[in-house]
Amino acid sequence: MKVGIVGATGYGGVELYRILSKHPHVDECILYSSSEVDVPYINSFPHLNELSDHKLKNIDVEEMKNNVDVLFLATPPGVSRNLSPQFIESNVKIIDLSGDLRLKKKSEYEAWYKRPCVDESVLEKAVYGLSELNKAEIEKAKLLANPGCFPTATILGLAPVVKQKLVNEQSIIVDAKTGVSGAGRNASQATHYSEINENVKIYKVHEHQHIPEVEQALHVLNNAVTCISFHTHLMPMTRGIMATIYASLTDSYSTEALLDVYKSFYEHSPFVRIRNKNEFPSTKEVYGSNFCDIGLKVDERTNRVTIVSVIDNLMKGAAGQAVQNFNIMNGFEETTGLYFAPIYP
Ligand SMILES: NC(=O)C1=CN([C@@H]2O[C@H](COP(=O)(O)OP(=O)(O)OC[C@H]3O[C@@H](n4cnc5c(N)ncnc54)[C@H](OP(=O)(O)O)[C@@H]3O)[C@@H](O)[C@H]2O)C=CC1
Ligand SMILES: CC(=O)N[C@@H](CCC(=O)OP(=O)(O)O)C(=O)O
Repeated sequence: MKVGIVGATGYGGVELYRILSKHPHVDECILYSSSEVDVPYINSFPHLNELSDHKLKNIDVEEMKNNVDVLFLATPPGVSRNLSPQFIESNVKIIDLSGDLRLKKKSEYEAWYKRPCVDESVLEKAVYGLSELNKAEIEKAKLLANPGCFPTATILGLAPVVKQKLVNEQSIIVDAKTGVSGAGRNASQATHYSEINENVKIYKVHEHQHIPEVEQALHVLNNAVTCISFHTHLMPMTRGIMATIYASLTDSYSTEALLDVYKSFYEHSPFVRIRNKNEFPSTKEVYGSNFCDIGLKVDERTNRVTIVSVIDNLMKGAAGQAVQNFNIMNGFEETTGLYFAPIYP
């Protein structure tokens, strides 16, 4: 199978390359750039020296239609809006890592992303690719919207209790933290070393573009979920997301009972690992891997549950889940090329 990566010079793109260049069902990776055509890929990433002799190619839709079977878009918002519709009538399957195709309502995308949305006819064709929750649709998808990093950690952390109505749907609060690579490779004042080092910052308060994505997915699981409180913090670390989630229980459930619910909900999900009682995952325990690790504990004094869900933002939060979806879309075992241990320490 031949795959193309648009945005190969970015963080999501190079993570896709790391996995796909060793994937047993991928014969060739073709790497595209909007700014560095005919330039060796190792100029962008010297750590790939000897591991890549690729040159970056121009983004040419007709050439892509003839040469790739699956095209990954690891590009900023707005790029997929222009590119994806051009492939709808072709045989090329698209996996979009950006937020352009995730929201079902055009008006919501425009309100939260503050940019024009793709046509509604294209949104209708896009399948939301949270691999663990939507496998049957993903198997048939031709146009796939890969979930955002915070939504992946949050939705996986909440799905069992939301679906089974074990928490009050109006009581959900998400307190999430991310590493700086979530902001991509380009530097900005917000991600400058001296702004981030020995610092913790809250950002996009009540305005984060992932809020409607989480609400949309939870609403599919349980239509009583409407609005959640969701906050994001930038941490002095390179990779990782931790979503600490709080919600009121609808009855008095024990920690053991809820852990059993999670273990059975994710019984057939090889990348979701549920911790035992009194064990909570840290971001380092999933670093560089496609795992989502979840721990939880009931607070009997308040009858609320605290759920902790961690992922690597570039893996399960982006490239890893994109490859998991690639596997599902093409009938491969979903762990193919992805089932390796996190890097530790
Ligand atoms: N970083 C993360 O943890 C996550 C990122 N995402 C999403 O994935 C996408 C990629 O993110 P990330 O890799 O971090 O971002 P980066 O900024 O690191 O990389 C984006 C790449 O897109 C390419 N690009 C820029 N403008 C255009 C254009 N007009 N047309 C085609 N290509 C373009 C650039 O490459 P070149 O100049 O060579 O074309 C660049 O290398 C984004 O939409 C992001 O929101 C989703 C989940 C997590
Ligand atoms: C640290 C940081 O800035 N992270 C980004 C991650 C979002 C992202 O990757 O964008 P989409 O998922 O919407 O495509 C943010 O919080 O906006």
